[in-house]
Amino acid sequence: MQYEFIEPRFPPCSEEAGKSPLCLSPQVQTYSVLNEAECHVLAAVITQAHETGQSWASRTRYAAGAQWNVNQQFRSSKNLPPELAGLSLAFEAMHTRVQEDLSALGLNPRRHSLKLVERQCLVYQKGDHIGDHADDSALVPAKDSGMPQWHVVKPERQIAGILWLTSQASTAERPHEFAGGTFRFNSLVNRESKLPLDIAPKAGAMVIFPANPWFRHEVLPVLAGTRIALACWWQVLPLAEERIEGVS
Ligand SMILES: O=C(O)CCC(=O)C(=O)O
Ligand SMILES: [Fe+2]
Repeated sequence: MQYEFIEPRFPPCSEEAGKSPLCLSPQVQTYSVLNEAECHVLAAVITQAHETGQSWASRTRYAAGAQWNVNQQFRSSKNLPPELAGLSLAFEAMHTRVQEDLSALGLNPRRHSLKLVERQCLVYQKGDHIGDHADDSALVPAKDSGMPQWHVVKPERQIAGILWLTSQASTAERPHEFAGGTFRFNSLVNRESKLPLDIAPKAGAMVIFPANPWFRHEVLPVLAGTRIALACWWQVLPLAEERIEGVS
């Protein structure tokens, strides 16, 4: 299916536009990174940690001035320590996967390398969601007009990767399934229907996209079951000149 961008609701502030080396093509890549059995083991570790009180309410920097909070609350997921047993294997698999396909992001593996800057482990239960946001930016009123503008507040987050450990299903009757919880890109719309690009999370699948406002997104409320996601963010670093010259 063909997708196109619509404006990310408010324009990026002008000094920051055009600085990124990332390709802004209206598509996102999804990859299969873990198998079902691996996801089940990790989901069990995370669920147990959540049930034994190791989670905390996800903090957010997106809420200031946002007008589209869901249920008057911008975000209601819970975080768990990314250091939980076994998770490092999943985070490493994510890192390997993103490095294998740098060209899909418009990057040249001979000129760019990725530095992992942040990892998160997220759990959503009935009613939990995240409102529309960009991973690297927040909406700040412009000095002159007062109109909200996107400002980069986490410049080190340039590429985002999300790996899901449970799957969306119409009813969450089986373990490792949840209902609701669609991942929606609000500025990427189907060329014909103009509907936003929705991804139905599947255990073991990973989506990779630039962390900027063109790829703003939300997680629709979970209706039943437990939705589990691992998130990584990477910074793009130029390779040193001598290394570039050394590559044939
Ligand atoms: O849980 C997800 O699928 C996405 C999480 C997300 O968008 C974020 O943490 O910024
Ligand atoms: Fe996000």
